Amino acid sequence: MEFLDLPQLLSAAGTVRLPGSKSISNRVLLLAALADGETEVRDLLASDDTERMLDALQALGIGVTHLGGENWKIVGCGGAFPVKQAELFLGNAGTAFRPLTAALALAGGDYVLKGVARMHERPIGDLVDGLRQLGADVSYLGNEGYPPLHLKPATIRPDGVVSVRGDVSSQFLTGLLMALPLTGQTVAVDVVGELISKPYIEITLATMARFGVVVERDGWQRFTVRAGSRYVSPGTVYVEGDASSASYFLALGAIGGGPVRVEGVGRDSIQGDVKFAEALAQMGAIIETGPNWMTACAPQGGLIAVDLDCNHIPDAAMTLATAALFAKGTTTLRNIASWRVKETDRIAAMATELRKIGAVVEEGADFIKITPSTARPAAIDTYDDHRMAMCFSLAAFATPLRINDPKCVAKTFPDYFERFATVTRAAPVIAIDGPSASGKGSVAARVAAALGFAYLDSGALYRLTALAAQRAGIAWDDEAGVAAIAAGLDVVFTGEDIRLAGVLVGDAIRTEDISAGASKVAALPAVREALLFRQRVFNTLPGLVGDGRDMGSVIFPRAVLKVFLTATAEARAERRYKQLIEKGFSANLPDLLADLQQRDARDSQRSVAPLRQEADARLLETTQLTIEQAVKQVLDWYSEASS
Ligand SMILES: O=C(O)C1=C[C@@H](OP(=O)(O)O)[C@@H](O)[C@H](O)C1
Ligand SMILES: C=C(OP(=O)(O)O)C(=O)O
Repeated sequence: MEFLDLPQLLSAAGTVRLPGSKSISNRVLLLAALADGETEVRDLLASDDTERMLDALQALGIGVTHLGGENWKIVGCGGAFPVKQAELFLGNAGTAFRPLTAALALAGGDYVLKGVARMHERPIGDLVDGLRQLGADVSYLGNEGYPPLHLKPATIRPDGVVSVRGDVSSQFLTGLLMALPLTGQTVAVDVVGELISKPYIEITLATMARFGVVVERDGWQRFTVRAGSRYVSPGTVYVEGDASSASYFLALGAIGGGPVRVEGVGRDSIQGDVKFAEALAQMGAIIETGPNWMTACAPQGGLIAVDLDCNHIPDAAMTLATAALFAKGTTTLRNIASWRVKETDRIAAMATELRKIGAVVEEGADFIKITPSTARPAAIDTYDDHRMAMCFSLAAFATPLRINDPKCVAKTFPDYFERFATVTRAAPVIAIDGPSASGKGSVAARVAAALGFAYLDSGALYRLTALAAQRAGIAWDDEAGVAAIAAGLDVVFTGEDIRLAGVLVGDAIRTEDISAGASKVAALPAVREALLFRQRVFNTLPGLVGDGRDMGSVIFPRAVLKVFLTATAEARAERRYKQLIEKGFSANLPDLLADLQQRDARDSQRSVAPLRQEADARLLETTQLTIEQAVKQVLDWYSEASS
């Protein structure tokens, strides 16, 4: 599985131009397709969900032209889709599936609508019940009440009033309302049960109005579409930035200092999720808004927990769940039962993953309560849910972590993590590599002490793996066996002390035997892979000095400073010789030199993580330098690199 490892974050600031709103994009596309005339759609969201809608419209015979960038031309069909028989795949896009079901059920064709497996677990029965009241012929191809669906031509006989349940998803009402002009009659829709996610209905009404259809309404109870209502292209339509996508960046500013500014959505937005900014303000964040921008900064004393009804912001509320990790007290998000029927069961997923990083979580049928605690690194599963991936990126302010399957963000925000990287700063890493006996370990440890940073001796991890394998009776060339040992290595570093399975290791990892074993196991790709995350979780605040092979190339490619520290083989042999003699061991200089030369050759030639100076590493030649001089040079380079 693909993953993305995030270091612990230090701060967030900057500006993000948001991608287009998913909710507006897919509504505009459908209404442009149903309208009379051509519509130019500007700033359309480019993501999986909009691609599903564009593909579907094309399959239905609608003229769809990409004008370049985020701009598209849609040639409306005046209410009659040219293609009367089609099988459509709508992925996991609720904003494509529900509205297309309604429009196609009234369109007089024969259509099969399918999605991904999860879409087939997301309810649609309330919408189908509403459509059947109009005479639509809709049947379930799988489970009753769920996609896939078969829609057949039928005599549509609107008899004035249709009722639809609104307490599972507002998209059912949205779908019905958008489709009603196709009946040509006056139809009123009565909402049964408490309508959830109300602001999305406002988006629907505003978008329909933009295309010339004004819905009469009686509060949230009854909506009426008059006979003769027809969609007419307004010419050009601009799509606002996505307010739900804005939530991640505003939260970053509120946690990581800020200011973080989002552009494309603000006070004048028609999206309900702009109210997320108010929720963040209740947590203490400093929020400013303009007509089409918002900024967030962290409050002096830190965020505070809130107890909120989040029914009006079901998507952005997920962002509050991970922001809660940084708030003093217990945050309660209420009235969010709809989370359970979205991309995944979001209440369960959120609770499971928050617990992995140490939070105390209580969940109920329609609420979640989060109390932060000391965070610990974890690999976060994302359940093919874009919002899980984006929400948990915030948790990196608490701990380094791994996001599994990060590309699931493509549903609504394909380049989310690239944008995330532009507004966040991670805890710094100084990566030091170099040949054996170059003194890089001593230099690295002293640099770490001087800066108050943590120190990671990656070589020690390989030695510990070799030792643990030996103790478990696993041969060093048994790649799978040793990798399993590496993955489960129970190791704790405390300053100079290393504990393996709770027991102090001492010099047990410094013997010649274990050195040879470390060299062997370190050449096994599966072992290196297993130790990758183990090493990356050392990337915490205030910073890290990492010493060892491929520190700068593989483990910490974004290190602020990379140093290749070396000395001639003769100088290194002499240093090693002196060390041994000082410790009272006997040693032979020519043998030490020959050993080192052999080791260099082996390390340089191996295929996995060979010894070499990376292009972006600075060369520190220490043959003529004292250790103090070498340390000073690294510190000077670091202050240069971090200024
Ligand atoms: O109509 C819309 O554009 C949406 C409505 C909401 O769904 P529910 O009404 O099912 O809560 C929201 O979660 C979804 O992402 C988009
Ligand atoms: C619930 C969501 O999507 P959908 O439009 O598929 O319902 C979402 O984007 O969070």
